[in-house]
Amino acid sequence: MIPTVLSVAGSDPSGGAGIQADLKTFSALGAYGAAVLTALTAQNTRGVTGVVPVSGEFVEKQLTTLFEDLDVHSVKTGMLGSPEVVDAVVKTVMRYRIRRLVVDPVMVATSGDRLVSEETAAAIRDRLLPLAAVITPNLPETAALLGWSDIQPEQMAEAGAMLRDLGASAVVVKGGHHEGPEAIDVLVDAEGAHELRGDRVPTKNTHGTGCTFASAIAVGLANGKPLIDAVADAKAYLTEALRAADSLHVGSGYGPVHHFHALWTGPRRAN
Ligand SMILES: Nc1ncnc2c1ncn2[C@@H]1O[C@H](COP(=O)(O)OP(=O)(O)O)[C@@H](O)[C@H]1O
Ligand SMILES: Cc1ncc(COP(=O)(O)OP(=O)(O)O)c(N)n1
Repeated sequence: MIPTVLSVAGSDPSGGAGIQADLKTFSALGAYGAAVLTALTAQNTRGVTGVVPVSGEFVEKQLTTLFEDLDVHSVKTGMLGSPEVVDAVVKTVMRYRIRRLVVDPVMVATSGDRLVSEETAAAIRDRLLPLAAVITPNLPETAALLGWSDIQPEQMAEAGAMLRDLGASAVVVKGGHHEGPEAIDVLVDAEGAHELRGDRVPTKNTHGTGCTFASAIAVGLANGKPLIDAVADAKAYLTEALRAADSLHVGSGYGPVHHFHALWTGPRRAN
């Protein structure tokens, strides 16, 4: 059966992150993608120049209308534009008893531009994280959620366990912002910490890696995979999308990954 996966996220008109990246990922991995928009951004591969949030009331209307009709097999959240939008998502998750919920606690873009306010980040931490099957913070998001100044590689498991204590069933602390020949993420679940290692691809085209990773995990969960397999498969998919990223020529900043790399027959970057 083809599963239906819902993204609740913001729009990135450059097509590399946000709703656009999520729908590409769902499609590339064989799921049917549905989308509820929480915010419009004006952004390109160089930065974000504006954000217009959708009202909490209208996000709730989109969600309710959708859930009254579609069978949704997993949900991924990305940029949530205001505390009211977070509350609309929380209400829906509880009302429709959504279990396969992947929360990417988006705060800042690769360009360094802030995407959500401190109040929104606090609402995500306090009200949405406890409902998640898994949350996928990057290093700055992990530090912000814990009130730490930064996260060293040897602190990732401890940080993940502390985030899990906030109520999420599992946490993937993503190590994309560290350096070294490998990109190492740490999954912390009820059994403990698991290191997930992959080649670090030498490209500056990393726009949307977080959105793509969380969306691929949501597809894995919708297909009934155990979380650890969904995360490992998402990482493998993303690594290939990064390897093919330089074959796209989109913008002059941090370009997007190649979501449809499996359909691409050109030369591959050697690592
Ligand atoms: N250059 C890279 N090569 C391989 N994997 C990467 C690279 N950059 C990031 N990743 C992986 O992409 C995923 C997203 O990581 P990260 O960049 O930390 O998140 P975000 O995009 O939210 O800042 C993680 O699985 C991370 O290990
Ligand atoms: C609309 C929108 N949502 C999320 C992001 C951030 O994307 P993410 O994949 O977490 O990180 P980078 O692309 O910034 O690496 C975004 N830019 N826009």
